[in-house]
Amino acid sequence: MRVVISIGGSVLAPGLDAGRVAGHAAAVERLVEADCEVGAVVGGGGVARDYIGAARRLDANEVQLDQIGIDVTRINARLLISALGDRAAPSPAHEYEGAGEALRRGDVAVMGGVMPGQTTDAVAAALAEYVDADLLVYATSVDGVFSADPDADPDAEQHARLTGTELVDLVAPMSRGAGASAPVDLLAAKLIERSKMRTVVLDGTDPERVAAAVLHGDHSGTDVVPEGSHDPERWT
Ligand SMILES: Nc1ncnc2c1ncn2[C@@H]1O[C@H](COP(=O)(O)OP(=O)(O)O)[C@@H](O)[C@H]1O
Ligand SMILES: O=c1ccn([C@@H]2O[C@H](COP(=O)(O)OP(=O)(O)O)[C@@H](O)[C@H]2O)c(=O)[nH]1
Repeated sequence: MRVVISIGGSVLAPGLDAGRVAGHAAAVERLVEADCEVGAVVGGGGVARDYIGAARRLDANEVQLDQIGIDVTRINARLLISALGDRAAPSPAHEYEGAGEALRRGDVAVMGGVMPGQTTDAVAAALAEYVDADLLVYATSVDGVFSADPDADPDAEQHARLTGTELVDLVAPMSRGAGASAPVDLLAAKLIERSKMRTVVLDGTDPERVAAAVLHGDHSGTDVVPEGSHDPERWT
């Protein structure tokens, strides 16, 4: 099985905790040992937002802010690479071909951001499509896609299952300035819709949840399923 995992910066390195990064690397290693080919795309989290906030106060424009965000995602990617050691390609791929080549060599391919105007959510969706992944997993700080921001609205209800088109409709109205927050960005949702990529959005605070979702189809987040898929069971 080939899987792309998007590890949000808020999940990988909320406080630059080496033990937490090691836990995510261990979950990736478990997948490799179970014969999965793994691409991991790492986000910038709070550190990226802090840098973006400071640069915005210094009047940097949105593209410059995005470039700062990309640099932070690549630093976080290097943290995960440090924890993966020989399992991973030695540096974060800056484009999809490099990540694809790493997978072909049998390495874990690790990426951060690639270009302004998007987030690592879109990088993960594009990488998943590029390498013909069987599954795309977003490990984020909330357990799936909700009707509203669950951190702000206690009445927000989780969607157990969405089609790609429903995901696009849900995230389309959300604001997307540099450093903004949404379960996945609009470009990612459009790529998922277009590629019909089987996708899971889940709480990845505990990295074992990611491994359980990939290996056993066992999770409590949101399944994004191809249009016209009527199977009421979760995939396995
Ligand atoms: N409708 C929604 N469903 C789920 N999460 C949402 C929604 N709207 C906003 N969010 C926010 O999106 C955040 C997840 O994205 P983000 O903070 O960028 O995490 P990551 O570091 O994983 O990319 C959550 O903290 C949540 O508050
Ligand atoms: O391909 C990319 C990836 C990231 N970013 C920038 O880097 C920030 C941090 O990336 P991340 O994916 O963590 O975004 P978040 O989920 O925090 O919005 C984003 O907000 C963007 O400003 C970008 O411009 N292009």
